[in-house]
Amino acid sequence: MSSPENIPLSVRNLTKRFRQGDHVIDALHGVSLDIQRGSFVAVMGPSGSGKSTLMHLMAGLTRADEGEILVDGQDISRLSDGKLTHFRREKIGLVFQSFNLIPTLTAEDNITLPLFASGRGTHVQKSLDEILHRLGIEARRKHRPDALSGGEQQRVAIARALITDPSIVLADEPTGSLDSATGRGICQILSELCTEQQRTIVVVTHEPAVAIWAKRVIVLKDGQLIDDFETGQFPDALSLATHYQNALDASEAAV
Ligand SMILES: Nc1ncnc2c1ncn2[C@@H]1O[C@H](COP(=O)(O)OP(=O)(O)OP(=O)(O)O)[C@@H](O)[C@H]1O
Repeated sequence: MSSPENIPLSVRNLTKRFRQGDHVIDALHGVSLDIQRGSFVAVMGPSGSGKSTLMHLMAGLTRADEGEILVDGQDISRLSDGKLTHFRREKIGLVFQSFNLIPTLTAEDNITLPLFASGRGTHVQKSLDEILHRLGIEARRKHRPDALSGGEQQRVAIARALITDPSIVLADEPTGSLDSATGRGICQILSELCTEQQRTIVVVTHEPAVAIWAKRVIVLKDGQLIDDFETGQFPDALSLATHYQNALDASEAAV
């Protein structure tokens, strides 16, 4: 049954256009989807297909031209800028390819920053210690980002995303700057956030080796949703990649 309890994230007929001079780009065109609570969803698609645009809209970082974005049943596209910022701090954890850590702050100060930004800076120690332990970076807590490996920096970024205890984590190419073994470690963490903590995870990725960790894959092409499939049917990333490529080819042939 579809309700905010089991569908924390839902988009309806989402359209986003960008203007470049006289030229209008349809970055997303009429995209609709429901994402189940506690699921791990990968968004795939060729470069320029609208993946990051979808993620930014779901995070409330940009506004749609048309359509609705329902987070726990609330249409965030109708919120004022102030309420949208508050909503994002409460509900969403964001992880980016380039980590986006503040270079002058230690790992733990980077992680706790969102709590201070949202006025919840007191009594952080317990949740900070738990998250540092969960992500295996306790020994690195006093280090600045330039003294951390790429994988450690991304763990710090995930810890920062989790410190406000968001029910939804959105990650844009979280392994894109990492080698494949380190990237697997990050995928494992994201996967466990679903299975152990029932968080809802949406990951934008080009890589079948990342998408295979998800339960479900959504494929975008030219701003439209062209495929939506479960990964359980695939024994490995190669067979998922083949299915994905076939979906792209079929949509090409249909044009
Ligand atoms: N701020 C912007 N101004 C103008 N055009 C934009 C802007 N952001 C995105 N676009 C365009 O919208 C389309 C979708 O971009 P988007 O970044 O969502 O794609 P993507 O699938 O995430 O691509 P990639 O995999 O290369 O990151 C592209 O044609 C892109 O050039």
